[in-house]
Amino acid sequence: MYFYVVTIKGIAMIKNRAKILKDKILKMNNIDCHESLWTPCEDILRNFYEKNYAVVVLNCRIDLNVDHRKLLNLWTKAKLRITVDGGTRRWLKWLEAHEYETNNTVKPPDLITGDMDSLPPHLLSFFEEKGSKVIRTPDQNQTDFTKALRELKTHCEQNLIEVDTVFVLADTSGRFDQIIANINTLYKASEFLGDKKIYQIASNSISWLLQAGNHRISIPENLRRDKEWCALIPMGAPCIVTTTGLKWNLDKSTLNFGGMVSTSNTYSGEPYVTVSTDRPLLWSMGIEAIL
Ligand SMILES: Cc1ncc(C[n+]2csc(CCOP(=O)(O)OP(=O)(O)O)c2C)c(N)n1
Ligand SMILES: O=c1ccn([C@@H]2O[C@H](COP(=O)(O)O)[C@@H](O)[C@H]2O)c(=O)[nH]1
Repeated sequence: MYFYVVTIKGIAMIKNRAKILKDKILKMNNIDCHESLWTPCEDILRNFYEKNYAVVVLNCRIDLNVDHRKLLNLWTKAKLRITVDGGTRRWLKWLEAHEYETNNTVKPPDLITGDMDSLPPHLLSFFEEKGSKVIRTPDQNQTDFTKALRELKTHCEQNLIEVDTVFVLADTSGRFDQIIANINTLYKASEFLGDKKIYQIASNSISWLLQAGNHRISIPENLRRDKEWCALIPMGAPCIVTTTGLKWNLDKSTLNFGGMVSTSNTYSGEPYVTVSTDRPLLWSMGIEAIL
């Protein structure tokens, strides 16, 4: 036990030293240390190899416009795989549609969470027999997605799994209440997931929440043209926003519903978009050209 505690302390110290060194190097190169860097398109293009990430499958259409091997790779390389209630059946159907064997070849979900009102019991037993851990989350004051992210945190802590990014398969078609609730989950999750990056991947777009502060979003070359779309959506409250790298930049401008919401924006051709915001702000971008 003593050895275990000392080891954990040692790892924390090394991490802290590495962070101080990284901040020093960034400062020397005139890069803002307090800027969050977002590179999800590179993650997709590099087949998700370089990240400590979890994948979460919600109960919506899995209709990603991507080579099915890439999506399977996202699943296989994850440090943690979670299917949420009816998302379990969606995942199974997707595997069957692409002729993947659930017997030996494809890993089962590590966790199946939810109130289990949309998952037939025989499918739950099917995966339980393959080793999936079932966590029932009956609370009807939070969505199954929010509860799944809480379980993700607990599971990672209990099993010493390092995850800094969460890719969520969350299509933006179908039930409007769920589309909005899923965005609300992004707002809530920062309370308990801290600075883990949570990306919602839909069939042809990717969206995430920019917290108050400064952000740098990497734009791959084949998206840097003005027929691609991106958006800054002040879902929670009005935001005062400054940007660079967009065709329609903002300069301490207020975005709010009933006023200006930056949709159908596009890029100016630079490799990064920078965003400064005083409040959490949803960023969304089309990714069809890189899939
Ligand atoms: C003010 C208020 N409105 C609505 C609800 C109902 N409600 C909110 S989250 C939730 C659970 C939703 O479960 P989930 O599996 O995420 O979605 P489902 O597909 O079952 O609708 C429920 C019932 C509530 N508890 N409080
Ligand atoms: O139309 C939908 C339905 C559901 N979701 C998301 O999936 C989870 C689980 O849903 P269940 O219906 O309980 O299986 C839910 O919390 C939503 O996040 C969705 O996005 N769209």
